[in-house]
Amino acid sequence: MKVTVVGAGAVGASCAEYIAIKNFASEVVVLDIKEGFAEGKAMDLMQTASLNGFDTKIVGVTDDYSKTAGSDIAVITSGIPRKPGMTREELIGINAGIVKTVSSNLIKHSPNVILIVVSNPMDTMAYLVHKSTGLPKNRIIGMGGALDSARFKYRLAEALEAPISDVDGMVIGGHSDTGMVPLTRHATRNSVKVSEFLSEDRLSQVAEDTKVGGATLTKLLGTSAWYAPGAAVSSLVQAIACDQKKMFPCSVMLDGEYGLKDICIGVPVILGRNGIEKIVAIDLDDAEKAKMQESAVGVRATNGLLDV
Ligand SMILES: NC(=O)c1ccc[n+]([C@@H]2O[C@H](COP(=O)([O-])OP(=O)(O)OC[C@H]3O[C@@H](n4cnc5c(N)ncnc54)[C@H](O)[C@@H]3O)[C@@H](O)[C@H]2O)c1
Ligand SMILES: O=C(O)C[C@H](O)C(=O)O
Repeated sequence: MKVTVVGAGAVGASCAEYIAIKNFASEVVVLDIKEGFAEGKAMDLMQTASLNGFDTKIVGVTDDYSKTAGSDIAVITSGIPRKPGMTREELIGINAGIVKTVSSNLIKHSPNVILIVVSNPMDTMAYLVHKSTGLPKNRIIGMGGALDSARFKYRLAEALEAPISDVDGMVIGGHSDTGMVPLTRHATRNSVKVSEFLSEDRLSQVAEDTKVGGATLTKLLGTSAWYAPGAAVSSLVQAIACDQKKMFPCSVMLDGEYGLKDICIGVPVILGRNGIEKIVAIDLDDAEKAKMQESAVGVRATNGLLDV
């Protein structure tokens, strides 16, 4: 199993590290445009192999796509991150061109690759990859919901004063400060609805803290987060590589599901060796449906800025 990670920055390196530590891939190629940067990150990571006990070979390259040839899965993290006070949508001007070029280069050398899009604004970048490459929709996956759901579980556990392993929950909708839809009504602690333990106000606070999870970290760090994003991407890569048939919310092209068409937005999917193996329909109430539609309006507005 060969995996390419484009972008050796904070998220790309974290993602390569988690993939290697989980030890399911034979090779991870890390590619960056900055001379020597990916080579340096790969060498540093390889020097953790004997300490962390993995056999995955990590190779760094400067803009040489021939080294990515035959990749089964490729992750696109290339592009600029936001700074405090910015929205993800403000990154579109620079990141759209980068994501378009990178995806085309990847496909030239790995025609059967499954692409995982991470660069922001992620739902719109996934949409751009669909429009510019024409790859079948099972092979283009936007990563956002897996991270947002991990943050939701963190906030739920905090509110419940419970271990995170007791908690389950999911965030669907757009990966934006206002567009996320944390499914508080469906969240559970050991199969018991969290509304049995938390007041409506506390649950609303959990949902709001989840939605601004990325902005909160950006304010603290001066740039956006990388550990949880890298871990979330590595979980999607593992689900595909190991044909796990696991369910994650991912940004995928919809064709009528959830009442939406011609848009990439976060919905639950089953991930396996073919990429997106199924879009899962869940029973949303009227309020949840309305939030999902509102979220789609926001994603469409950003898509409208693309030149496709
Ligand atoms: N979807 C998500 O959940 C999520 C989570 C975290 C970050 N992100 C996004 O991921 C992106 C990367 O974030 P980061 O913190 O790693 O940024 P970073 O600046 O640390 O790394 C980005 C890397 O991309 C490289 N790059 C730029 N243009 C390139 C090109 N054409 N080809 C190859 N490499 C190129 C840069 O040299 C840099 O090393 C940002 O857009 C950020 O907003 C998304
Ligand atoms: O917040 C960001 O800009 C980066 C990423 O989308 C995140 O949620 O951490």
